[in-house]
Amino acid sequence: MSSEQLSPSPREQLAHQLAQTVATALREDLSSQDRALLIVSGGSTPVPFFEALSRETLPWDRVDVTLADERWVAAEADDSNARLVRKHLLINRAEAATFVPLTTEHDTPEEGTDEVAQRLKGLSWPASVVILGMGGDGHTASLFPDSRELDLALSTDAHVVAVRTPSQPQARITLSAERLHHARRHYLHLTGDDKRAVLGSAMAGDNVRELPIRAFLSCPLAVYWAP
Ligand SMILES: O=C1O[C@H](COP(=O)(O)O)[C@@H](O)[C@H](O)[C@H]1O
Repeated sequence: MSSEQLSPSPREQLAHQLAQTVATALREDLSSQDRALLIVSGGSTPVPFFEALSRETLPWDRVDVTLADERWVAAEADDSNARLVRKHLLINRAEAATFVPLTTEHDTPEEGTDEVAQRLKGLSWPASVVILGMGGDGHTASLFPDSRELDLALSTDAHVVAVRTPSQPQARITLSAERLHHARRHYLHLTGDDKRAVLGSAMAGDNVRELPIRAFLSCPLAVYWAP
């Protein structure tokens, strides 16, 4: 049997369903506004979603795409979320979208936050869609339980926060919780029994510092999960 004849895996089906939902949302918003803002997450989970979304028909030339968070690395580095987006989302029909990166030429995210914030201020808020991911430690965007700036990122009205996190090798920049909330629709895209268990723990408690995903559980947040 050729690979084309195999039925899609649950993760592929999930990615397609999420892509159709996001495309419908963007089309809806673009019927009444000039530009729409899509905020995506990095990591490994979104790759099939990005590729499915890139094939959707919509006026991509009126869509701005940015990230929930980024590692402070060169745009071409293997662990750059921008590289991931360029490789897997800004292709096919979505090649016409405008990408707004979260890094600058500065050496550190602390030096770059003002420039990034200025870029973000020029976008069409509220965002049409925010797609969050979640790590096994309950982090989302770069809001990690051990981030030194977690309290700041959860409370500030700044657009972005530079984040230093002992458990992570790179410095990062993250949209603040306030900015991530400033959207019409929120989706949480996650896979695997381990992450489902973490989400279950998050829903059973209320200490945001322990599991930062808790800051978004009442957005409302639509959960897209597959085994
Ligand atoms: O570090 C990150 O991890 C999370 C989840 O990544 P995954 O590889 O488990 O899918 C992601 O949501 C976040 O944007 C990213 O910077």
